[in-house]
Amino acid sequence: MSAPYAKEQSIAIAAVLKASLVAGKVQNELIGTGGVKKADKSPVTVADYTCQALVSSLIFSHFPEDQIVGEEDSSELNTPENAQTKTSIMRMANEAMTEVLTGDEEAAWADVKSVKRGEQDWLNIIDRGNSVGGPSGRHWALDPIDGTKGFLRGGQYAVCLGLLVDGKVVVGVMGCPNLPLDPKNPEGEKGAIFVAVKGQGAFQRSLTSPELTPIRMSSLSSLSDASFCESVEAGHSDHGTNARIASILGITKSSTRMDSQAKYCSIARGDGDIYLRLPVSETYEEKIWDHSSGSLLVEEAGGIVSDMNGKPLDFSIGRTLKGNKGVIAAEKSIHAEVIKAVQQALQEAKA
Ligand SMILES: Nc1ncnc2c1ncn2[C@@H]1O[C@H](COP(=O)(O)O)[C@@H](OP(=O)(O)O)[C@H]1O
Ligand SMILES: [Mg+2]
Repeated sequence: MSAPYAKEQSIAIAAVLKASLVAGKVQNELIGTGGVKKADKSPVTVADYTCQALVSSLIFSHFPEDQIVGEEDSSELNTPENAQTKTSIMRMANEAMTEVLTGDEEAAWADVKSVKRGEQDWLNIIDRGNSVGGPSGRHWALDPIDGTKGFLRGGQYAVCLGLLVDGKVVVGVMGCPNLPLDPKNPEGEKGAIFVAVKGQGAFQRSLTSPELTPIRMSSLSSLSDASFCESVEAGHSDHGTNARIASILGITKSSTRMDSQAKYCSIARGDGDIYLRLPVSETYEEKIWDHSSGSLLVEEAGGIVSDMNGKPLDFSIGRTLKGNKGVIAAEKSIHAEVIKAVQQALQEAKA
């Protein structure tokens, strides 16, 4: 008998792998490592929509009854100024259908590849990501390009896919085409896929080989030795409060700033220890596609993920985490102490 969610895991990997290769190609060809020089966001738009179309097409082909809570919808593509973008999306998606993966991954795509799709077909698939989510049933939370700003800078971004069953994350797969496979060799092979299934551990693999390697958060002998990561964007995470929390904990190392859920991947394999995401805006609601796969990965690698008050993230309310504020992820044995420091920093800020 196969392990629970074995089919979901392998289809999610095949989907994320294909999308990661397409995203990597768009970034290399249209952006390069130096980032975009002008305010032209079209490369990320093309990658975002193409990846949502590709991942959704594979999920619906294998699990036609499931729903997708996807970040994108095609409404803004239907304007005359976006005609070119729409054509590029179709071209990229059709081109991706001609590219061949290996073994099980290629087999997973066989049915999708056998259907010829025009522009409107791809747009319709994108729009099937419009589920409102909720507490019951099977929902895939999809962020086709998480860290769009990182993508445009030529930096970190991630293709993120999580399966929620009755509001709980049970499978999480993320593709990080720019993350070094081996953190000890930052100039070595780039591109990793991170995989977690509830109760079955956390793993990573390369973009080229199906072999899964177990990963684990690092265990610290002293909290002051910890390193923490946070968003690059000061508008997404309160860098000032994060720094105060670090200082309360006696942490002297400066933060690692990184775009996207690559932060969860990074701490899950021990590159860092704590992920701090203190809200900047009072009203912002974190999106479920920004945290579902990453939070499961960290939990399966030995961590706890909660909001800034220590409350578990609630993925059952809809498209957002409206029952939570902020996100704090840390290894199990230090998480409570981190939350204590977060509360102290928040009290000080209020005083
Ligand atoms: N005011 C805000 N506060 C927190 N997160 C925000 C935000 N505005 C946008 N975001 C989210 O932050 C994500 C990027 O995360 P990070 O800052 O860790 O790189 C964005 O994902 P996208 O890039 O997919 O839009 C977006 O969903
Ligand atoms: Mg995102």
